[in-house]
Amino acid sequence: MHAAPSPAPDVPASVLGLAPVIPVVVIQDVADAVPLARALVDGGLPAIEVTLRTPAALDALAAIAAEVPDAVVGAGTLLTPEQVTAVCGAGARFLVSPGWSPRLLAAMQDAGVPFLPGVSTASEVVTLLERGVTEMKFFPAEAAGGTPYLKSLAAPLPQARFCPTGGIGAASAPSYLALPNVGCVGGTWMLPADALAAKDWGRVTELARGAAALAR
Ligand SMILES: O=C(O)C(=O)C[C@H](O)[C@H](O)COP(=O)(O)O
Repeated sequence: MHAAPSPAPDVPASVLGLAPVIPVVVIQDVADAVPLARALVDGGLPAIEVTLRTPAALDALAAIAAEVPDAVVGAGTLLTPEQVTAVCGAGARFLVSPGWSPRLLAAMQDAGVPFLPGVSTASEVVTLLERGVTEMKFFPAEAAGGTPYLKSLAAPLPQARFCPTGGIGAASAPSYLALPNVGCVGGTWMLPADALAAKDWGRVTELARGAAALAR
């Protein structure tokens, strides 16, 4: 009898278990990727979502994967199966999308790393549960109904668990994290535009530390 193949040690079992707060980063200059990721890790936020919103994103992801071993780097803003293949090649250890389609979901399910398809309605949650997916991104969290909406979903759909993202800040994050169906929250509040423009990595670390301290 053959032993079952064990998963690679660096593949996380779930995105929601990585950290209470996932910084969502938009990297314009690939040279910023490694110092930015180190600043977040130093502040206690090791799970980092690099959005595919800039031409530098794929190289930034690869640089973090190669040079910041304490980071768990994932890819966000995924819209196509081709992007899923590209980010996995660059070293992404988790996948996030703002919304989902059957085609995109199939690619994420085949990728061999955990993933969070984006949802904002009860019907999408039911459809994903039907397909065996229980962890999702709730996006855009504040605009789609915030904590009252997630509380309402928890009663009929307790098996679904979420990473709410979109419009969340240090003040609102704790009320999301207190919900039973929330595993972590995503956001950009620890990465203010002026700090990034000034490459003020010390400030990023300080804000990340504050975000990490919001954990239950
Ligand atoms: O890029 C994506 O795939 C997205 O889904 C959007 C991001 O999650 C939000 O832009 C988060 O940004 P804040 O609202 O500033 O927290």
